[in-house]
Amino acid sequence: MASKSKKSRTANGKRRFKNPLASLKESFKNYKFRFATGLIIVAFSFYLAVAFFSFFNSGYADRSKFDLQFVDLIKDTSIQVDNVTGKIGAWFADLMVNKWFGLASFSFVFLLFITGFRLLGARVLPLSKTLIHASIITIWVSVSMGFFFMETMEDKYLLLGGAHGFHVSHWLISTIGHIGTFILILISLVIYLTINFEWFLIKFRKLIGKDLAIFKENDFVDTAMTASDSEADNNEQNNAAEADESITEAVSSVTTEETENEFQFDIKPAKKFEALPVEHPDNELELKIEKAASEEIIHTGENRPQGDYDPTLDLSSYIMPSFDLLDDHKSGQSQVTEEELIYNKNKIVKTLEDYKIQIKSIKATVGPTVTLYEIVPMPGVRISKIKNLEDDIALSLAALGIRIIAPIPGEGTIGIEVPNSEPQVVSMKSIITSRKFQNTKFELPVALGKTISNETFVFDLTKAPHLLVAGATGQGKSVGLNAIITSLLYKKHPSQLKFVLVDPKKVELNIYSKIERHFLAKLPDEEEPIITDVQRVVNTLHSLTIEMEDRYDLLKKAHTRNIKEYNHKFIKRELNPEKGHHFLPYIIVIIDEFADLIMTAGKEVELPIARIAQLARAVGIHMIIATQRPSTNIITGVIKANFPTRIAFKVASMIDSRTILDSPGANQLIGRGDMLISQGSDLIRVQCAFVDTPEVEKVNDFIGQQRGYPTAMHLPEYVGETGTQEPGEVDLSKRDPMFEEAARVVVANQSGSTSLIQRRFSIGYNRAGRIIDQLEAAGVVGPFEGSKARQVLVSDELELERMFEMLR
Ligand SMILES: Nc1ncnc2c1ncn2[C@@H]1O[C@H](COP(=O)(O)OP(=O)(O)OP(=O)(O)O)[C@@H](O)[C@H]1O
Repeated sequence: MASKSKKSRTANGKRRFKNPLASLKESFKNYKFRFATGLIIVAFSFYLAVAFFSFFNSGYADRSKFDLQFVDLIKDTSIQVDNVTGKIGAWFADLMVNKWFGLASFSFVFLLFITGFRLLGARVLPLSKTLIHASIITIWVSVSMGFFFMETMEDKYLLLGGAHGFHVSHWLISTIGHIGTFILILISLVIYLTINFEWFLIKFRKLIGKDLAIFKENDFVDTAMTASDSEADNNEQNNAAEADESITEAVSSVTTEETENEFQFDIKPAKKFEALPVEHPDNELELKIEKAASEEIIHTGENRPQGDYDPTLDLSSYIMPSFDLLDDHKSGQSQVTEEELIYNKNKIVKTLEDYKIQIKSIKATVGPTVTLYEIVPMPGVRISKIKNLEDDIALSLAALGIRIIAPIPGEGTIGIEVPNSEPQVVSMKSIITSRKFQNTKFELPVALGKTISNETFVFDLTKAPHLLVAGATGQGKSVGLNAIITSLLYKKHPSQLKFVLVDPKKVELNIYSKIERHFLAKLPDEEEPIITDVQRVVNTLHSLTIEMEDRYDLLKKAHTRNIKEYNHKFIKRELNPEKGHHFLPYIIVIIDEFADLIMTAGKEVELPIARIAQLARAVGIHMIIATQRPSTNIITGVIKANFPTRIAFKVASMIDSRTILDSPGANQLIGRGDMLISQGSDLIRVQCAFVDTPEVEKVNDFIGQQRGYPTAMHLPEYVGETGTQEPGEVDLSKRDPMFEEAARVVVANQSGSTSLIQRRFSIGYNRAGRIIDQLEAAGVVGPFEGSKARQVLVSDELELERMFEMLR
């Protein structure tokens, strides 16, 4: 075996002569070479930083030596300098600080540092993007320093803006004068910050006042978008550059090397997403390594509204949250080393051989947290035999969380999922900015994370249509719920989507109370935006069933079958708002800690949930229920039957896994967002996207700061079984809290229409109808007159106030 390897190396040795650039490129594919180069660059960046600092003190004393040529300075040992980094450091410091960009030259140190770190394998910041920003900042700082501190340190032999800053600012002053240069410096700073930082835009807008004509809402959106377009272009270029880098990395991490176990892997460069075939000596088993490069990311700046938008709605100035509110979490290519892959493969092959199982081929697909080894066994091998070796393989690899899928549906192979020694965090940002999510045409797109082949996993909640989420404590359930909500917030306008949030633990979902007036729905008399009290939950669920029935009535009147058709007709103005028609937002009910609810309220919550789950899909009401305790008394047959899509994070036992997924597997997950998603008969392993609480807060702050509706969307009132009123019997002692305001609006407009009240107060049709009934009983409006608006019986405010006095 060894001789074979040697032979192939000899053969390699006889390859044609390559040009030096190609050899250097080739060398960079070797991770050891990259590591050594990275180390040298990081060390040099430190050396330069010290040289710069020392130059501030020693530059004056050393100044006469800088007139010499570099070589002469270095050669002559009689010349000494005061700079602590010696003659080379002093020379570089003089060159970069005084002759180039002054203090801004520290950006070179910074760039060298992150390049070095990148070569060492750590992704501190995206290289190309940082390079662009660093260049802009360097030039700006240098010119500003040149302008403001032109002669400040001349006696210390230090030009704070460097020769560049000095000359450019001199030239600017002679061309546009001191005032012109000052304005130019200031304006360029504002433009830079405006283009790159969303918060600056918002603060700046607040500072100059919203009412200035030049910053009318729409202009503002346009400006922001144009800026983001240019950034999008930049990013596309960056991405192209990064994609190239990632190809080099993918290739370099699988270079030819001899291994202990005599399997040889000569893996050729291939395109992104293509399996990299492994050349191997005769009779040797080949390992194909599927290295999916990170998916294409598109514009990272402004996020734009998509899909139909009802122009009659009030929040036309709403700006979608921008991508820079989310963090990178150092996410990127999976950094599983070639050594790890080969080690695991050899162990798998050896364990199977020990049990006399011969295999034909083996392929590895590297995912963010798990690598899938796909095996094709020799003919005649019984699949169940491999399945039974799960524990033995786990033992030989000394790894937890190994899952055997025998066979992989539709593939005819056997899969062995092995956790990576260094799992990658999949950032929410990478998922939100992925082309797949950005281009999705789904009505309610939920981006949950990445599959084992590094593909972004997106599904349409309208098709799900309800989700059951379970997992033991601390395994990533709350992060998962945040990922679901965040992805919807990044795609939907407040007019299109409302959440009803139920959180008996009171802490998990509280973070969303800031977006109450934009994205939340609740009972009219409910004070808290997030529902925590069990009785309130029961009332809200009943109210949702009323909303569901109301919506079905509207759909029937409009001769439509579902919310999509209905809203389409409404947008096309084919439905008359005077007849109670209105745009229907999707409603997503999220219940965290479902176990707590069912333990205290039992059937009282189970039945309305089941009813909503059975019927509400067509009218745009979807449910997501989460629980820590996936036992059969919590996830009952009724619940299970109505929640076809289920997500399982790691659970404690196989029984729990069966309760959620109807199959084992969730007990073998590795935690921290590792999950199995079951949709019908499919079971998909996905690494959940990670979104941290501060990120969720930033997104909510961003939305919450914007103009919203006057209140949360009000669900129909539910007064309990005994409290329902007969139509026509209006009790004026129980007037709606909005009664007086509504009466004023009706009198001021001299129009007694339900839809007017609905629009003005953003309330549901039922509640607006009840207010109109109360206004009729109080004598403010006349009786119902079919399609015409009711007659207003009170002519002015004064008369109205007198009427209120009497009612009070
Ligand atoms: N997708 C993920 N990627 C990386 N780490 C994660 C992910 N999800 C969760 N974690 C880690 O696990 C920790 C616990 O997650 P989380 O709070 O979501 O658990 P939980 O299941 O909701 O727990 P509990 O039920 O007790 O609230 C997080 O603080 C984080 O460190």
